[in-house]
Amino acid sequence: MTQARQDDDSPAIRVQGLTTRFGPKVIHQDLDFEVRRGEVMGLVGGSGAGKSVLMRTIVGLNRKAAGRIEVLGRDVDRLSDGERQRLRGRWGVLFQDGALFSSLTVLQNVEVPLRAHRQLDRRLQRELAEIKIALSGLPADAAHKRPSELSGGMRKRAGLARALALDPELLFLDEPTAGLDPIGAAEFDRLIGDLQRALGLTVVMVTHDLDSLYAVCDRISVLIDKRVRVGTLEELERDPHPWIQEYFLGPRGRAAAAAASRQRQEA
Ligand SMILES: Nc1ncnc2c1ncn2[C@@H]1O[C@H](COP(=O)(O)OP(=O)(O)OP(=O)(O)O)[C@@H](O)[C@H]1O
Repeated sequence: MTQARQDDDSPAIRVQGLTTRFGPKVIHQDLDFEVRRGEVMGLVGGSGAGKSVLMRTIVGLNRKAAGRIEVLGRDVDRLSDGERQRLRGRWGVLFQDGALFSSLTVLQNVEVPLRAHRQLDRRLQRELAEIKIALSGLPADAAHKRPSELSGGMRKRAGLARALALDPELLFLDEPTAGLDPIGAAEFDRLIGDLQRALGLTVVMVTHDLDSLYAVCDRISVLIDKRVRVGTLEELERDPHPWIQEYFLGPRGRAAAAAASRQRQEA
């Protein structure tokens, strides 16, 4: 089987037997996690369950104690420096706070990954950055503002533009709607859904936002007891684990399900 074919057939992410810890504190224990190509996978769990750490471990920002991680068909432990750099160019990450450089304008922030991974002349680099800024739903004049001059929602969009800079196949979003008002959050969910379909992205989305889960996720992984339970919303609603029952079938879960059903009927 050729490398290209292996790439095509493999899941976007395959994590097997993952253990992570900080000192004596074990965060994940023998955890398996798989994301199919082209799906939107929600990642939920109680506060401190290890959602962000899982995402950061997959993208190589956190060291694992044991286990195997494959991203886009490549075992991340078996890459040369050059291959690792190329693989990193195939995913984009939107961190919780946007993680923008405060001293740079939005345009300059979006140009950072282009400068690091592509050798383009300045004009093309700028044009590509402008396209990503427009794609993220920001007005053109936002390009020349610094992050501190933007609203929270606009900063998220700027972070998204930067995550999309290299035309990634895989997009990681860490609590993309946290801190947004409900209307802003719903708009952001729609944007993620539209981009996912238009660009054929695979998306992994850490979230506490039940509305987002109902609006955009194909499947959901729940981090419980240091491992993952995965399923569609319907499948998880049948899982008897008390945390899952409370989360999906408690008052907020039922309200989100009702809102999603109303939206489907209106569409
Ligand atoms: N760099 C670190 N050093 C030590 N402990 C850490 C570090 N990063 C995370 N942790 C711990 O790992 C655990 C999981 O953290 P993580 O941020 O993944 O939780 P989470 O599920 O994303 O929570 P939340 O929903 O509150 O953001 C927490 O107990 C946290 O304190």
